[in-house]
Amino acid sequence: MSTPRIAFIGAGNMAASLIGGLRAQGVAAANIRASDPGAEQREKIAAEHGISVVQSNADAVQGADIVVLATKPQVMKTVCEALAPSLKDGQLVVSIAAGITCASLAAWLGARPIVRCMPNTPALLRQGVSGLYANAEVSATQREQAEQLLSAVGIALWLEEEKLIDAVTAVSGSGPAYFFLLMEAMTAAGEKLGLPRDTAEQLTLQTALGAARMAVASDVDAAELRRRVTSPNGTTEAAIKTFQAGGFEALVQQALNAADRRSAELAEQLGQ
Ligand SMILES: NC(=O)C1=CN([C@@H]2O[C@H](COP(=O)(O)OP(=O)(O)OC[C@H]3O[C@@H](n4cnc5c(N)ncnc54)[C@H](O)[C@@H]3O)[C@@H](O)[C@H]2O)C=CC1
Ligand SMILES: O=C(O)[C@@H]1CCC=N1
Repeated sequence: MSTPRIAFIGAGNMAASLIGGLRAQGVAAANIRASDPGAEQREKIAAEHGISVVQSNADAVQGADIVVLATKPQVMKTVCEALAPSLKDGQLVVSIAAGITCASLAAWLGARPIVRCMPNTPALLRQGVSGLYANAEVSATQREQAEQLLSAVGIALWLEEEKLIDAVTAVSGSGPAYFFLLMEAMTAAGEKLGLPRDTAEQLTLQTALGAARMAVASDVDAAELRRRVTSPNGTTEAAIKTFQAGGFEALVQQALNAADRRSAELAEQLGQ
């Protein structure tokens, strides 16, 4: 497959992660373009990645095979309606906006190939994971191109139903923040137990990294790995019983339900 030319509309954090991933994979700077209204942001992204970053969204999409919509959901309708006349038939639109459906995008841009996806911020380190959904207009080649784009920054997983993007948002889109919250809480608790803050933080972060690496590398599931740490009547059991007495699993389910609902609500509020 020849290298597609990619235009990013909005050159913020997620776009920068994707652009960084593509460049690290050897995609030529000439094949990537971006647009952003912020002059400072334009200069920063252009300098960091050696690509052209322009002010006009319409200019950015000229000649692109893939147009990545990477602005905040709240401005997506305005951005799309202004961009629609500049898009050509056959250009693939990839949206990374939370809570913006393919139907809304098609209403604003006209019926066209659209891939809706939900990446996450570890994309910055090319350790991301994304859920992808393609509408009926997307060709097999475009599906492959979208998958290659998201695979540049991590793992890309296809979904059969668009509705499941809300669940992906709840699990992995927002997910890094849940782990950061646990890291904050463990560091603070370690400090209260008498450890210097730096030490508590290093112990927490390296434990999170080690546990994640073990879970990914292991041929047994997380429940079994947990059991292997948990000696009968030992310290881990004391902690895990305390988590469970506080309703840990139910709380996690409630939290993810809230994120899933919020993603669906955004779609209703910001939709066509
Ligand atoms: N931050 C996250 O963890 C995740 C974010 N997303 C989605 O990615 C999208 C972008 O999020 P971030 O990169 O975090 O936001 P950001 O605020 O860093 O980037 C958005 C960029 O769009 C630019 N922009 C504003 N109006 C514009 C316009 N009219 N035309 C072109 N560009 C315009 C802004 O100047 C900014 O640089 C959002 O839709 C969000 O839902 C998806 C997955 C995870
Ligand atoms: O919090 C949000 O709405 C976005 C989507 C997933 C991560 N950040």
